[in-house]
Amino acid sequence: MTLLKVEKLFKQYGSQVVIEDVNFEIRSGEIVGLVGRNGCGKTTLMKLILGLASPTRGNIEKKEGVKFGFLLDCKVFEFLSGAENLKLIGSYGSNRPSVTRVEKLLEFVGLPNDKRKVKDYSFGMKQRLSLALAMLEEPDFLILDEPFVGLDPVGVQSFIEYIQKIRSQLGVTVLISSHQLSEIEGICDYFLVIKDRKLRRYLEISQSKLCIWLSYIPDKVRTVLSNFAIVEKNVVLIANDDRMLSELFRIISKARLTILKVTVEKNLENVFVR
Ligand SMILES: Nc1ncnc2c1ncn2[C@@H]1O[C@H](COP(=O)(O)OP(=O)(O)OP(=O)(O)O)[C@@H](O)[C@H]1O
Repeated sequence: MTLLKVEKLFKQYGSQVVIEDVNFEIRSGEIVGLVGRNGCGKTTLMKLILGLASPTRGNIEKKEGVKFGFLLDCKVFEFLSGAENLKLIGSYGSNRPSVTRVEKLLEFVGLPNDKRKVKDYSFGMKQRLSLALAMLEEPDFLILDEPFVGLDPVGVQSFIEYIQKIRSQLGVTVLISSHQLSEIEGICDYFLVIKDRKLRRYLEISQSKLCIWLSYIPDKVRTVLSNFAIVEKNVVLIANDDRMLSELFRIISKARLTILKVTVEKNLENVFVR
């Protein structure tokens, strides 16, 4: 079931075009990564989805009744405890959270329900509280903007586990951004990459990713290949699937392109983000 469909989306601030002709859809239960360098427009795209910014043109279609939760930046009241934050911020929403709901949320993100003020929390605890705040209204769709920034590797790992639990136990759909592909590669079903204002890549993560490095790819061939593979500069990247692979080699040989090398890439950072 499609929860979100974005079509021909275009956003400009003054004369600066941030995103251009962006198209994608997200289905229920997916964890989708949004990747791109600093300033490429990830937050802008998330704000557009949430209705916190308006598109210059294009369509954002959301399935009726879908509730969104979000973590855009870590805004919490430092002189209140975690539970007090949840109660206070929750009281502005459509349903004032019950004591049990607050307890459950704290437990869900592994925070103690004690009197400690947030100012005395570690950064990781604050991020987890922000996640709990994003979950307050029992969203169906969670938008997390760079939730790993500032976390150490252990913090990242435990945050990843919460996101996985949010999907597996609560069935929530997640869109998560990062400027580092390697951080989110392990949890995402696939990812969207913004580069040069376009949302250009879209790949199902599979066990192995095969990269075919070509000396040159003419635009016509690039368009054909882009229907089922990721094409970045002179590299074609594909999930290791026999049917796709034979199709790929058929196209390459028909176009008489020169294969420089074939590699299996574990770290996609090498191919994509740079
Ligand atoms: N309200 C605004 N008014 C004008 N320009 C803006 C506004 N919001 C964002 N921008 C510009 O749009 C571009 C994209 O910003 P955005 O915050 O969406 O990028 P990002 O990919 O989330 O970056 P980062 O990874 O650094 O968080 C930037 O050049 C930014 O300066």
